[in-house]
Amino acid sequence: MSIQSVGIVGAGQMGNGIAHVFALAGYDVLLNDIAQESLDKAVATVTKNLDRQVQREKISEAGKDAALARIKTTMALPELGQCDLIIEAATEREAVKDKIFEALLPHLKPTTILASNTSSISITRLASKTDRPERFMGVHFMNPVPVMKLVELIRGIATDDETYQTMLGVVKSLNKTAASAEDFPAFIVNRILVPMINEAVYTLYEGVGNVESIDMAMKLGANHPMGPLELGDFIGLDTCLAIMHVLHDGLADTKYRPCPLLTKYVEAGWLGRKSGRGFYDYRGEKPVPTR
Ligand SMILES: CC(=O)CC(=O)SCCNC(=O)CCNC(=O)[C@H](O)C(C)(C)COP(=O)(O)OP(=O)(O)OC[C@H]1O[C@@H](n2cnc3c(N)ncnc32)[C@H](O)[C@@H]1OP(=O)(O)O
Ligand SMILES: NC(=O)C1=CN([C@@H]2O[C@H](COP(=O)(O)OP(=O)(O)OC[C@H]3O[C@@H](n4cnc5c(N)ncnc54)[C@H](OP(=O)(O)O)[C@@H]3O)[C@@H](O)[C@H]2O)C=CC1
Repeated sequence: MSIQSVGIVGAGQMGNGIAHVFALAGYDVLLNDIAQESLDKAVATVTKNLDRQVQREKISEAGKDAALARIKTTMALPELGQCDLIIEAATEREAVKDKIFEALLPHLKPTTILASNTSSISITRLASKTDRPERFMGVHFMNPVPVMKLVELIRGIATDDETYQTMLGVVKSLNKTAASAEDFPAFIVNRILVPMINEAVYTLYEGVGNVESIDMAMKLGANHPMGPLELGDFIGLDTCLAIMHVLHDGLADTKYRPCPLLTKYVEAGWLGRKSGRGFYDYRGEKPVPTR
């Protein structure tokens, strides 16, 4: 099936990055959010990141302008109904995602493919509540989307081959590489990565190291581009905690128990970079550890 128009629900860190790469690859993008402020912020972020690509001579000024012209925004979810593909990239809460799909269903073309950018939630379960489980998939981009090469593709139990092949083609058209993952909690990347971040929080909680020493240890000792606590802040601590809950509930193994300190940070609203404070405080000139 040919895809030309893409609707994206949720204009946060992931939604803006997904809009960016689709627009740059020539797709028409319609970006939706519940807050006009989030839509405006997303367009400003895409503009800034496209400018950065122009400065580094990755794209031309004309390419940037054409990409920006392809991105439209709307707070009216039904307007996405005419898109060939809809990617849900809203907050990592199953009830939020269910409501979005429920509201979209009456407005969709019969051929529209539904996808979720969820980091961890069962694709089979999300799909089962729609009218098209065969045309529903997990399409999991990595953060920051314009930079990261990988997209995980997750088939639910009912996803048909045509949908999977279409999405493989879409990923290729974005100049990214697909990894297929089976539909089990948190798939491949987050099954491995987020327990590591959670373990780093335990390392902090138990006083084995402080924020700086833990991050420095993993950057210089394991060649990670970011320390695990810095990466948790970058992903969003609410998202990390939600993923740990999905792993803990879905695999029923205590090795996935979320660290109480991670829970405390989320309860405080210290969600990382996006809220201005997490394991680091980002409100000043440079990040300052909060422990
Ligand atoms: C939670 C989930 O469900 C799944 C996930 O996504 S898990 C998170 C996965 N992501 C990671 O692990 C990211 C780890 N961090 C990194 O790889 C790096 O720190 C980073 C790429 C984010 C930044 O790299 P850096 O070297 O510190 O910064 P910087 O030199 O500014 O950027 C490197 C390149 O990325 C580009 N870049 C960085 N952020 C960008 C953005 N948001 N948009 C566009 N380009 C961007 C820069 O322009 C630069 O490009 P060039 O190589 O052409 O010069
Ligand atoms: N952060 C990451 O590194 C990665 C995240 N993901 C996944 O991508 C998804 C989005 O994450 P991320 O972008 O980080 O989260 P953010 O918190 O940055 O963005 C979520 C956005 O969704 C909006 N939203 C909430 N409810 C609705 C709704 N009903 N309709 C439309 N928009 C809504 C939020 O609005 P408001 O702020 O007003 O609530 C917010 O703008 C999650 O499923 C996450 O697990 C996947 C890969 C990596």
